[in-house]
Amino acid sequence: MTQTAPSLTQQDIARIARRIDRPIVLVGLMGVGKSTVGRRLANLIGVDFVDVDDEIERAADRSVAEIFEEFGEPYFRNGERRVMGRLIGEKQGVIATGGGAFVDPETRGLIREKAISVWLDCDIETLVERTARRDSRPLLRQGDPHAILLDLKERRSGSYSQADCHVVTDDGPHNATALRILEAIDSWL
Ligand SMILES: Nc1ncnc2c1ncn2[C@@H]1O[C@H](COP(=O)(O)OP(=O)(O)OP(=O)(O)O)[C@@H](O)[C@H]1O
Ligand SMILES: O=C(O)C1=C[C@@H](O)[C@@H](O)[C@H](O)C1
Ligand SMILES: [Mg+2]
Repeated sequence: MTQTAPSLTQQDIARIARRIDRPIVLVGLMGVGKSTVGRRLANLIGVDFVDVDDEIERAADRSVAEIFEEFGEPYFRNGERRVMGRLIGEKQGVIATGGGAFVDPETRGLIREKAISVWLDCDIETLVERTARRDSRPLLRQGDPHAILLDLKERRSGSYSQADCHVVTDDGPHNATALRILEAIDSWL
């Protein structure tokens, strides 16, 4: 079912944007929309957007999948922790994390201290359908994507639920989700 978009006016959006005094960090499972919705959200409120997976890929000069293949997941997680630490200190605007970043206690503590965290959440069937469009996620190559996403949701929800705001996404336009995030932040601030 598609949820209705909040009816925020340009003035509402500008008013909320003025109240935002820290980076907005999007967390949640693969495919919830952290990267795509995050970019829309940044456009909407006129701030920079940065994607942690992209930053890691740039620093390593390899795709996330290649980093997993060549060096293994622990190496990727170390890079992710380092990049998050740097970005959270120097970046305002919207930061899209990789799906595992907020599960790391050190990274989660840093985000909770210095940013507004938003858990984007979605049902598993939708995530399976969305993530099947691109074979770029190494964790989903290790078996049945539905079973893997379900297992990750069970293991990670305790961490994700520590985010400041919780926004459930659906198949509506990305912009509608971006507006719902703004509404949730406005209520939380
Ligand atoms: N609200 C939405 N409605 C429709 N499609 C969406 C929505 N959010 C995301 N998608 C689609 O799902 C796919 C995955 O989205 P995206 O890459 O933003 O996820 P992500 O949370 O950044 O995942 P990852 O953790 O793997 O980086 C994209 O094709 C995107 O267009
Ligand atoms: O959920 C995860 O652990 C991941 C999500 C992606 O964003 C990438 O960071 C990588 O594929 C791992
Ligand atoms: Mg992403």
